[in-house]
Amino acid sequence: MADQSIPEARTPRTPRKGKTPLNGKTALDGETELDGETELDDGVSEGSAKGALKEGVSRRRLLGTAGATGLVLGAAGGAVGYAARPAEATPLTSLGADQVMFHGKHQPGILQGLQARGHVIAFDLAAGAGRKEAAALLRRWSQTARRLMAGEGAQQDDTDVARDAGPSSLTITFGFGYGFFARTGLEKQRPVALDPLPDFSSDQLDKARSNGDLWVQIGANDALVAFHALRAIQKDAGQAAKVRWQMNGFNRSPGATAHPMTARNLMGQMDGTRNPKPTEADFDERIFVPESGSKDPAWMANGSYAVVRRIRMLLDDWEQLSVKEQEDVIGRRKSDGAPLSGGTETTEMDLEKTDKAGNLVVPINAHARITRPDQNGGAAMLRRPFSYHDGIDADGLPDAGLLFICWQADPLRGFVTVQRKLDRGDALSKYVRHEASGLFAVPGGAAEGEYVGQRLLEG
Ligand SMILES: C=CC1=C(C)c2cc3[nH]c(cc4nc(cc5[nH]c(cc1n2)c(C)c5CCC(=O)O)C(CCC(=O)O)=C4C)c(C)c3C=C
Ligand SMILES: [Fe+2]
Repeated sequence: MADQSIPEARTPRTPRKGKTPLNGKTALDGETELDGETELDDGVSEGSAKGALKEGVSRRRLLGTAGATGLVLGAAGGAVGYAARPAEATPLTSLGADQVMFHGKHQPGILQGLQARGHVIAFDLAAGAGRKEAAALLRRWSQTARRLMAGEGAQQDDTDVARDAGPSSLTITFGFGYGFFARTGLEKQRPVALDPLPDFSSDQLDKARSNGDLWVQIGANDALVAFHALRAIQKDAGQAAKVRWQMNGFNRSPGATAHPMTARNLMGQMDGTRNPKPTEADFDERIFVPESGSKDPAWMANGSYAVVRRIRMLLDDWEQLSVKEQEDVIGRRKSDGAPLSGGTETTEMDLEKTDKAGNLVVPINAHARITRPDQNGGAAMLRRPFSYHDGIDADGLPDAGLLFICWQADPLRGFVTVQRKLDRGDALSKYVRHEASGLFAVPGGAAEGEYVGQRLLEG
């Protein structure tokens, strides 16, 4: 099992939703501190099991049998009272209770485990909107993100879509695209790393669904909570920015399997096994812009660059392959993600191993072989994707695939290096099509009282 998550989520005592008056205010929106943020429970949540543990339901009972039957989950829910007594001020005991902090060194939505539901949306600044309007927008968006991530309603005109739900690990992440800087007169602050990605021979990109001045990534473990956030972010944009494109994605729901495990994509593979781990010594330098000593502008300290690719999977073709052929394309076993050279999912892949006939057991063009950092001058990225399914196209084929989102300190050293290699001969490329692309500078997290991007917009 490869653990993909960093437990930053915490569990508030009670859900706060809708238009209930605030007990206090915060510096960001001109009100004082919320009681919920200062009265958080001490423990760090590990997902839906945490609340149940607090109520006396054992982890073994919840996790050990959850995959086998919804009945047991229902019984657990009844036992802890959440489902049975929603009207009382009973603590949330499911994944709804998990909360990710808005303020921090890095923006939320990079280090957290995969969420069940995701939306990505790109905006272009409206004609006539410049730095002042952009600053006001980022201030509004940050305030909304902070409130919604705490399980509160939007400041104004809340839609009630997420009423009754807890924060559900909602994260909202903001980034700037190449065009933003000219529109706001901030060209001198544009990072070199934001220079447009090179063309790749396999690209079939739709320009209308690529790039954008501003980018927002929303993730949550509840579909209504995620949609609620998407609507609020869109409404906050007001006259300042108009939507350029928007995409929706999903992952397996936490608790759907008997124990936490690496997610599967729509090709059925375990995807994410070899992601860099925060415990690794070089993790930070690979994923985040350092506070000093890099060529990036100062406002990008503790930030990261997101590459977003809508990669369609040609599933009808893929599903024609035998499992053995599918495994040769990736270089890993489909059932458990173990390398074809043997062992378990986490065993190091032996690139030199041959079979009795002298053939490499991990084929020379296998995706997991050629994407390895040691085959690409150390290039690494943190992959944090969503699957997508946008219905059936006119030919009767599923319009489905991967909203591939990867994070790195330097996209030239990360994504571009690896994608160039894939372009030259990845066994997987016959079965995928890159249809849209974006590159965004995602600044570090906002400190208490700050909004995201303030150091750029007011620096
Ligand atoms: C340019 C970067 C990458 C693209 C684009 C990409 C697309 C893509 N990948 C899969 C499925 C798997 N990828 C796996 C590993 C893997 N992929 C990349 C990069 C890109 N993938 C990297 C850097 C790695 C890890 C390499 C390593 O460190 O060893 C795997 C194996 C399991 C795993 O480690 O995650 C699978 C499976 C799909 C389906 C896809 C496009 C749709
Ligand atoms: Fe990959």
